[in-house]
Amino acid sequence: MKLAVIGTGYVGLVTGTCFSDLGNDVTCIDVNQAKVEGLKQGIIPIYEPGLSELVLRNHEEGRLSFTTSVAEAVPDADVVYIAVGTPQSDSGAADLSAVWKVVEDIAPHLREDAVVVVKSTVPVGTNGKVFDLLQKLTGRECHVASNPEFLKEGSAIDDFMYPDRVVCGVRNKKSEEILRQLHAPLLRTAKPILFMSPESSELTKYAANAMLATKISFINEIANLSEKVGADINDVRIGMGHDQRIGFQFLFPGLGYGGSCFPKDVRALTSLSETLDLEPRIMRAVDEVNVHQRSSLVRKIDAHYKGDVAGKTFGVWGLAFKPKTDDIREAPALDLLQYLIEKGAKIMVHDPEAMENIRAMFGDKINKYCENVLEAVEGVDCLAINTEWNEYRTPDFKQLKAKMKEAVIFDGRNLFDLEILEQAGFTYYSVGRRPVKADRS
Ligand SMILES: NC(=O)c1ccc[n+]([C@@H]2O[C@H](COP(=O)([O-])OP(=O)(O)OC[C@H]3O[C@@H](n4cnc5c(N)ncnc54)[C@H](O)[C@@H]3O)[C@@H](O)[C@H]2O)c1
Ligand SMILES: O=c1ccn([C@@H]2O[C@H](COP(=O)(O)OP(=O)(O)O[C@H]3O[C@H](CO)[C@@H](O)[C@H](O)[C@H]3O)[C@@H](O)[C@H]2O)c(=O)[nH]1
Repeated sequence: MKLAVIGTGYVGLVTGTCFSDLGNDVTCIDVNQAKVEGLKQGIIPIYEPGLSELVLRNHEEGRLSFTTSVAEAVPDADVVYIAVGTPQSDSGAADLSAVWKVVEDIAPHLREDAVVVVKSTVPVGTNGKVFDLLQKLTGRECHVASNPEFLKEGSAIDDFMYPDRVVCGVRNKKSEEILRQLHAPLLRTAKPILFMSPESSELTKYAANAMLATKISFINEIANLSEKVGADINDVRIGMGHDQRIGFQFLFPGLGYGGSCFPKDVRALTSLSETLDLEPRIMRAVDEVNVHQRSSLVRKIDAHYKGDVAGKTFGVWGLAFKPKTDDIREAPALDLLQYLIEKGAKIMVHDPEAMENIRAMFGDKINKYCENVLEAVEGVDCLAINTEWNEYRTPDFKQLKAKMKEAVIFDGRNLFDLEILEQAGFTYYSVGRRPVKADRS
């Protein structure tokens, strides 16, 4: 099939690339000229494991191309995917301005039998509005479907290629057939493609994210309780997870959920419910717990230093909102860096992929951007950990202690064993577990 995929961000680029890898002829379109020029030359604008190789191969083999011009790609397309951003607006609702812009741009170029598929995460009812707007602009009933995306950054290619399920919201057989055909190669392992109304499909996406966010806020609340009552959240988590009705996934306590999806999607769902005169009590609580949790590392640092961190040097490991991505949108590290900068601390940071994004935001307010992990702890008063990259998990604690001025670690991801840190002579604060206090600190 011929596909036009509009928006070449984390979702659009992965979607376009994976569909091209499955043998389709795909053109990816973006308004960002620099991004498109880069992609044409094989420069991938984001870090996502496996993506670069896949883009280059499919581009070289002629199945994947890039343009800024809707007029170039849409007239030939059997399917037009909309994968532009839908960020949070000031009111908390999703900002759909990019979606409306795309609909206006594509309307004059759409083939009569083309199927327009909304992949962006959009509030319930948006698909119907896209259908109405296209009808107004083209003077005919267009094929408009919903096909929300469930990929996670850091494992986006695998999530796309081996989905747990594909959800499609359709209003006619034509859209159903096209989407079934397009996804057939992804569903050979008997994973389902589910057809439903566009409204149900749109709500499925928000409900799934909200459920996952709820699990995270729940475990963070229990973690905070664990700290107060002398329990260990790791034991509690494992004890709970063995109950098959509960399971282990998305029950890791930490610094609250970040990224470009959960925070905005929980708020968009809250906002949608409020506009319909409902009381989204669970969603409000999930958000409130998360906002509180995001400052948990800062509160521990503040308590340890009694509010006085001015002039102290902090090593910071992990800046991305999660491992295996360069994405810093809503990353808990941003809150920590902001606090340290305001308080006049010195900061040395390390992240395998996200340092350039942090440099663009903080510049020389950060004292040193370190190329390797140990450089970031040279002579520091303490180490703070925001992201659970694998390379942080098994340091040589003797070497670490020798490099640090003071052996103090604030760990937002529970990377280390309490007994090992105790024996190594560290003061160690983690999440939902007892603090370890070294004798001399
Ligand atoms: N990032 C994820 O992990 C993820 C996963 C599932 C769903 N989603 C949803 O998918 C959508 C896209 O998310 P993302 O993370 O890829 O966003 P992104 O910000 O990384 O990318 C959006 C892209 O759209 C482009 N764009 C904006 N307006 C345009 C226009 N009028 N024409 C052409 N291009 C335009 C931007 O230049 C940008 O490159 C959002 O609705 C998001 O909620 C994201
Ligand atoms: O047990 C856990 C799992 C995750 N997180 C945090 O939750 C956030 C989101 O993580 P994750 O879900 O792995 O990454 P995303 O790329 O944001 O993916 C989510 O958001 C996407 C956008 O809608 C959806 O497509 C995915 O299904 C959904 O998992 C991150 O800050 C994680 O640190 C935890 O704190 N504890």
